[in-house]
Amino acid sequence: MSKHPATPAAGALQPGLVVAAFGRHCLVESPDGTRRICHPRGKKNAVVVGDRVAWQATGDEGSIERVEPRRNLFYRQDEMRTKSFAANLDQILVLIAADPEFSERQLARSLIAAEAEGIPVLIVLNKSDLQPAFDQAWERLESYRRMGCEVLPLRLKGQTAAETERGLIELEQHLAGKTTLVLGPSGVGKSTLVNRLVPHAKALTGEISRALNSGKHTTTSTTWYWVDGTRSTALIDSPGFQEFGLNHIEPMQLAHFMPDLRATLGHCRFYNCTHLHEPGCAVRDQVMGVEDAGRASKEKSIGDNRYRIYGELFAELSARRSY
Ligand SMILES: Nc1nc2c(ncn2[C@@H]2O[C@H](COP(=O)(O)OP(=O)(O)OP(=O)(O)O)[C@@H](O)[C@H]2O)c(=O)[nH]1
Ligand SMILES: [Zn+2]
Repeated sequence: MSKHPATPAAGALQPGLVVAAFGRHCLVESPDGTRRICHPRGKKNAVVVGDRVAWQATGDEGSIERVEPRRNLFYRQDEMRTKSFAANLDQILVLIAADPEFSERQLARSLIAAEAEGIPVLIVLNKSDLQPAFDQAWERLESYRRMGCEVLPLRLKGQTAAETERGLIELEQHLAGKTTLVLGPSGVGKSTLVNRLVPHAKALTGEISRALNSGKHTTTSTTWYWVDGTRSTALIDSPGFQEFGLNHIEPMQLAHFMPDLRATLGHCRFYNCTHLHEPGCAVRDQVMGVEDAGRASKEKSIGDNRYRIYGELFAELSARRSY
């Protein structure tokens, strides 16, 4: 945040990028890097981090006059409300770890939400120093690698600095030039990662929450960080991975957003097959038995873990629609 933001002529619309949002305030960055607090004008100009906007100066602050069309909007939706994480993303990094043990259900949910918006996902498994937990977790991700998901190992702590650096260099190559939303459950090393990639992240977060909340200390919400000096690589840190509601997804659409199931679609006997019980179902034909789980099988392409998650989610999404 510059102390002397350029003051454009009143009335002129300026382009900007939303780098933090808190209630009705947000922080907008101009192309020259200066930042100022802005307020959306009217309900339709509500913004999320990553939005490109046109704003107008009103004294030291600004008013958002227009939100540019979004390439995508990543959000979750439960019974009570819709929560938008961020807009205009190139990819989502889901950070999990050998410990605490990750919930595959939660992982699958975030992947489905990303797929529904057409946003690629990168899974990063941290704490490779913790054995045998790491190998077991890696094994549990077999279905995800098989369906084409990129999974990277990482070690942010431990004795071997060389290993940490190798992991980080590979990760940085995947982040370069892109805008990446980082999601992850508590305790996986998310703050450690953000602080490694953005050395001043902590100070910056404090500065932003003070600016947006008139000096009061708040838990920060979603925040945009530049990783490099040329401002081409960005990380968006967002809390709220726990309850990942998918109410916005139709049960009959679910299989389309699970790449391993999607690969077999179009071959079921019934065009409106739910893949739960119908005869001649091409999806069910591809489900591995429990005894095949974790092993690549030539004949079958869908892990029984994935099919179980599909069934549970289908039931959950159908129940919500029946009342
Ligand atoms: N063994 C091991 N511990 C790690 C590694 N990376 C991070 N940790 C530890 O894991 C714990 C959690 O790390 P944080 O960065 O605070 O995790 P977080 O995901 O931000 O968690 P919250 O603050 O709860 O959201 C800390 O004690 C870290 O030191 C790793 O590669 N190996
Ligand atoms: Zn079917």
